[in-house]
Amino acid sequence: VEVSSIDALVSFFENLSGNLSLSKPVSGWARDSDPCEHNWTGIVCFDQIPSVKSITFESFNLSGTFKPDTICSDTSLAASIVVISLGDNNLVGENLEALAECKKLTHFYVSRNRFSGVIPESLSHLNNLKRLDISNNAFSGPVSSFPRISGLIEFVAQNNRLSGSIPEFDFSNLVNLNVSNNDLSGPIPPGGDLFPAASYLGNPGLCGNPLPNSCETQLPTPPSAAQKSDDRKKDGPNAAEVLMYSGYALVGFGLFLVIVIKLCKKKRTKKPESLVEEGHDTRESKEPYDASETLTFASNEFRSVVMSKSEVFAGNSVESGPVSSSLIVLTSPEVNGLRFEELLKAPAELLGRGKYGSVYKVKCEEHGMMLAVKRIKDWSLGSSDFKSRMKRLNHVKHASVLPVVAFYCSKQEKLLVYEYQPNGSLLKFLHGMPTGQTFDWSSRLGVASTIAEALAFMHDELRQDGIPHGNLKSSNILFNKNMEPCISEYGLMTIDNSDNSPAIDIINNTSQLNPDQIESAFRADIHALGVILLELLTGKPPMVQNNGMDLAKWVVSVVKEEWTVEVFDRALIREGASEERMVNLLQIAIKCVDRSPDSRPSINQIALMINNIKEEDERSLDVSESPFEIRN
Ligand SMILES: Nc1ncnc2c1ncn2[C@@H]1O[C@H](COP(=O)(O)OP(=O)(O)OP(=O)(O)O)[C@@H](O)[C@H]1O
Repeated sequence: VEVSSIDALVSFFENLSGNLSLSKPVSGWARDSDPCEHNWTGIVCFDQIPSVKSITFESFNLSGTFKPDTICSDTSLAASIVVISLGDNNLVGENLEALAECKKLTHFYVSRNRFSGVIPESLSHLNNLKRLDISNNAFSGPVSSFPRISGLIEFVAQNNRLSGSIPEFDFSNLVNLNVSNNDLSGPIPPGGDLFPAASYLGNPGLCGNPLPNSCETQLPTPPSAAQKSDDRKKDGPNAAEVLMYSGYALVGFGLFLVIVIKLCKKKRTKKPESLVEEGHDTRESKEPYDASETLTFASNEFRSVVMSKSEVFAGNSVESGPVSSSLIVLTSPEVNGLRFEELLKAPAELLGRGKYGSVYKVKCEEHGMMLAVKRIKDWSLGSSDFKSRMKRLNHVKHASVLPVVAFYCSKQEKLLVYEYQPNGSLLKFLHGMPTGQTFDWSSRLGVASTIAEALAFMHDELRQDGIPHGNLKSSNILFNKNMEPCISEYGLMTIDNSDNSPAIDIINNTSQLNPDQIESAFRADIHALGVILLELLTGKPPMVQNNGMDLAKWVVSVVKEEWTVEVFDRALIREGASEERMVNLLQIAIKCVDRSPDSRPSINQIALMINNIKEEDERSLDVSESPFEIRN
């Protein structure tokens, strides 16, 4: 990087940092070092050329002044910087119009700072700008001419003091718009109703679709107050008022419904939770109940009901046949001899409810073990099919696939017992990390490679039996006590219809499936793996994004040139993860989520490709395989 650019960057940071102490350590940012060679904190450079691509300081407690002229008047920085991301600090801005010189800028994020004043008109000359987030500041004045920027896809400006009307954005191009809680007024321009009311709420002067207040009540020159009340007395409410009041009535009714539903739910949760179906729980529903989620299962009556109606097995082998009062204990020597009564008596805590049942954390004092018990509802697989599936799964072991250690099966109940995994799921890791902690690239790549390898093994072993995972997703990837990822619930659930293929209920219909259907069930696992890879790369949850697409559809819709700035998790960019390898992994993920199941690669090809990327990454970093790292 040129000396003049280094000088410019250092002055920029001096202005930015202010007097308060920073909340995170910062290295580099000295005139005798190079931002690209010496990995300055917050700087990411291009892979091929030594020039600065992005400057990111989020939540650093920066309390100085953002002066874009210091960097944007340097020609080489102005020609290279694409991302400036300074959210969640205490910054004020000065000479913001100079930002227009950073012509390559695609992302500008300064939310949650103390910026004030009018947004300079010159910023609308940033022709490459894609995403702008100036929310939670004190910007005032008009929204400027941002709509002129044809490629703008995100305009997030809520919680400021912006006034005037909303300009005519090309709404069909926007993926995200939020101007709520400002002082904007007038009608929402045509096409603005593509966004929900929440994007506009909190601007008393705004009217029109999707807000409940129609513009007819506001647009005509308002008559004097006296005249208005006279008119009203004479004519009763006009059409616009009727519309407005019915809008209010609807909103009121909706709120009423929500409250009623919540109250009902509350009542229901006050009923005791238990691992047995309602009809078989012999406890009186009037019984007082501790509303905490810690539950003690079952009275003697309950046990006798379940026991009398069920087949209960014991021993290390399913073949050993029924023995009273124990579960079928399959694998773990630690839980050998675990008895059903023990499970029922142990205190349990609800971990969560999924689509197919609830999972409880159960503490078995006698065995000194923490277990996770999944109670499955609506599973119509007959007992003998269920047992033979368990038996088959019990013979296929992989270190990264969590085994069922015991199970219980009656007509009414199916319980699956796992060892409790103390470190949560990948879903939680990716989408529920406390701010400031990052899940670094090599760990993500490690997770991808471990899961792909384990899935390849399971598919190979269980293809003949027609047993795919069936419900692979990030909440079913759990971290064990060594922070190693493992696949949970292999082969137990119905196939999730995530790739829009005709729903196949593997569990209920295995025997009736033809080979093509079985093959497409395995291909659905590949789709699911692709979604997990996308979650790892984007840091985004798999559900519908705010543009109405799910994660896979959204990523596929982004053109390759935009991957770096649009798709990849900003934490990875910030960390300086290799763009080339992220692109390679993304290409694999995109193949996995191909709409046509036949075009998806085989699991063995995928495992190999991911492993190659991982090896390359390890070579380049010269880091020996470390299990996992969370950095503050
Ligand atoms: N063995 C385990 N150890 C620790 N936590 C677990 C274990 N098994 C499941 N969980 C956690 O319990 C919660 C509920 O799990 P569950 O499988 O019911 O939900 P889900 O995966 O969202 O839905 P489903 O699998 O029914 O589609 C999840 O947060 C999951 O990560």
